[in-house]
Amino acid sequence: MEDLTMSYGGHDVLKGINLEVLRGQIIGYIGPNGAGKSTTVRIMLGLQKGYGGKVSLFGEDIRKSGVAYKGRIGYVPETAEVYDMLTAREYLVFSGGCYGIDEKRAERKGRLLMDQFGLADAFDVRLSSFSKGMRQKVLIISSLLHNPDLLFFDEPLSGLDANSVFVFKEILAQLAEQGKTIFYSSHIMDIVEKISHRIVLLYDGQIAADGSFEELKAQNKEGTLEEIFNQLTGFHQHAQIAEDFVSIVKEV
Ligand SMILES: Nc1ncnc2c1ncn2[C@@H]1O[C@H](COP(=O)(O)OP(=O)(O)OP(=O)(O)O)[C@@H](O)[C@H]1O
Repeated sequence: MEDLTMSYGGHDVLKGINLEVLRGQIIGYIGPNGAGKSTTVRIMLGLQKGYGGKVSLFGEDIRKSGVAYKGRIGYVPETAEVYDMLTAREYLVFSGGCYGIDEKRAERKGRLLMDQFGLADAFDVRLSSFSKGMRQKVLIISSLLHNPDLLFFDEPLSGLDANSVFVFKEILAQLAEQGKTIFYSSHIMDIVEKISHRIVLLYDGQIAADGSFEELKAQNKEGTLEEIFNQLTGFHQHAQIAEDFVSIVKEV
């Protein structure tokens, strides 16, 4: 990204983002609510027009590269609409088809991946009866069916149980080892701290920090990523806010 800017109705959301990302990195992409994380991701996915500056993916300016580059991207959005009336099999065949995977292959791969997540029995069950975590697993599988090179995960662990989180963290590490680049957006700081090779903190439309956890720790002299986040975003009022909040709750 070179000097990336974006405004919504005169409100400057991105104020000049410069970021170069190499293959095989897990980028913990963090920032307060409204900092512009989803906006930058939507721009990279080609879903958001009207931005300034330049975004190049796989070495090409996305304004000039047509739509083919999207076939190399996998995406798990924070909130996804799934077609509830479809079974997992039908949904995965459909989403695989969007990436040019033929039905048999999408079905086979989908079934094998569902099995790895302990969902073999639910393959022919409608998504409407899936729990939150089961849906999330289907979304993760759907983002990976076409073996993409670049992945955007927005709160991907939402609803996953502790064992599944364990498995997924290992999957991320192995995907990165194979040279895939992963943008991992989350507000769960201890996971970002553990899995990221590099942490990029977006604050007030700009990059406020960029480095490995060890580098950020050395620069900020704080122990955890949560504390570094609080410090870099100038937030120290948590105890006072909690006290005020609870005292209002007590009022009848
Ligand atoms: N379509 C839109 N129209 C107007 N304003 C928008 C639009 N999309 C985003 N914004 C504004 O842009 C800012 C950045 O939003 P964005 O969703 O990128 O933040 P975020 O960092 O992903 O936040 P969160 O952590 O809450 O998901 C917010 O102030 C938001 O209100």
